[in-house]
Amino acid sequence: MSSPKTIRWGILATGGIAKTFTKDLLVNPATRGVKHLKHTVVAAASSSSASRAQDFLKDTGSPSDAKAYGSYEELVNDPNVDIIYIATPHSHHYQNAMLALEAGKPVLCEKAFTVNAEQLRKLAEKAKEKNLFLMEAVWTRYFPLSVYVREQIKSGRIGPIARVFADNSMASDPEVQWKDGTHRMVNPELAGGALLDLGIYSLTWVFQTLYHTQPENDRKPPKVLAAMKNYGPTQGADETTTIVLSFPRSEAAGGEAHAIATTSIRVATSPAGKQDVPGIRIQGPKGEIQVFPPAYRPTRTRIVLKDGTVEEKDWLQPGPGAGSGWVNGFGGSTNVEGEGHGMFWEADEAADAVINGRKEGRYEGLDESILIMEVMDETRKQGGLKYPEKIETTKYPTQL
Ligand SMILES: NC(=O)C1=CN([C@@H]2O[C@H](COP(=O)(O)OP(=O)(O)OC[C@H]3O[C@@H](n4cnc5c(N)ncnc54)[C@H](OP(=O)(O)O)[C@@H]3O)[C@@H](O)[C@H]2O)C=CC1
Ligand SMILES: O=C1OC[C@@H](O)[C@H](O)[C@H]1O
Repeated sequence: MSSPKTIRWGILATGGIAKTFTKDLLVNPATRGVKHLKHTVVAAASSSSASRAQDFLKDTGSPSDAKAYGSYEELVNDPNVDIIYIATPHSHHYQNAMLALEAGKPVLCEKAFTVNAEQLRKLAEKAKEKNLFLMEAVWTRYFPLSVYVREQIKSGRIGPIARVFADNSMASDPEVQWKDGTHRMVNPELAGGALLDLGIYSLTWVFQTLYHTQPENDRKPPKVLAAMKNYGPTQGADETTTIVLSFPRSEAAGGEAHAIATTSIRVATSPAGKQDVPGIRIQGPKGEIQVFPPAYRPTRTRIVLKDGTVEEKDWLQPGPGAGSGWVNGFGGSTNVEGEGHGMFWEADEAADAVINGRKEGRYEGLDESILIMEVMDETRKQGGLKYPEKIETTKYPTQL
């Protein structure tokens, strides 16, 4: 076998998830059986200062010769960078991704991809024009657990899906935790709220089970009915959102199927952090598949069939990775000692695409990401939630 190809990453932004991702990136891929590629970090950029980027590189254990930049422009123009990972708040993804694509760099961009579908269409057009890879970092889709769930569905284990319940909710105490309203979870200027931050995972579970498992020609957009409750203090971010989706399917494929995708920052999928309530339930005539919380980083599945079969599986992330614990300020789970966090699967997918010349992720292409953004647009329309024009705009560049 030929020696592994190394992909050189540039990390755009130095906040919570950038740290978790970068530490995972530096876990040896061989520990998860990936032999044909390696990752390295050659540069990181902070919009506030080069010294912040330098501290980030040190904290994440990045190579000592990695460059620290005090602006995103310098990063995207570094000729040694093969791909950019974007980890700014959602409000900034459109501007940052466009900056990277314009500079000729492939992009892996954190969820939610953009603020609205129109912004994403523009990014997809730019990526196509420049022949560049572009993918939303919905890491959960790339977990072996998700691959397994999709395979169970496609094999007909539970029969054609009739209904999916998908909840990704985390009880916070927003008036206390984010008292001044500036935190990205509740701040309208940063496209805050449950839907774009957490609801994207509820929709991910709906789409990856009910939509992505269909043959490509048979995938049809759902009808959407939504309810949205605003978060009182900032009045421009949603607190709890519920979406009813109805997917048209041919009679041969099982006929119309329903889904409920719900999300909240006020109440939790599983109370008292016990993670014992299956937040995701995928139901067919022969039984159901359950996935336990958190929906974004699940580690347990259960299949319950009508014939009495019950199959439980644990899906611990491979390691090492001890010490790459969850550093995000909201919610959170801690890695089991020795585990990685699980962000390396999406990084492997992106690196593999760059090596092999693919332009999109295999488990969620751009058309599907756009469709999910359209569902979120429609949900916000029905819920009356609009963000400030400067972050909804497709005008590039716009100073944020
Ligand atoms: N996949 C996952 O599991 C997770 C994904 N995320 C996603 O990652 C993104 C970032 O989240 P997270 O890391 O928690 O956020 P943080 O607030 O911790 O970090 C965001 C970083 O973005 C940069 N930034 C640039 N402009 C701004 C601005 N106006 N306000 C705030 N930050 C700014 C800053 O980095 P700098 O100073 O270096 O420029 C900052 O550190 C979000 O889109 C979120 O949805 C978040 C958590 C988990
Ligand atoms: O993507 C995410 O998953 C984990 C949550 O803690 C976080 O708020 C969210 O951005």
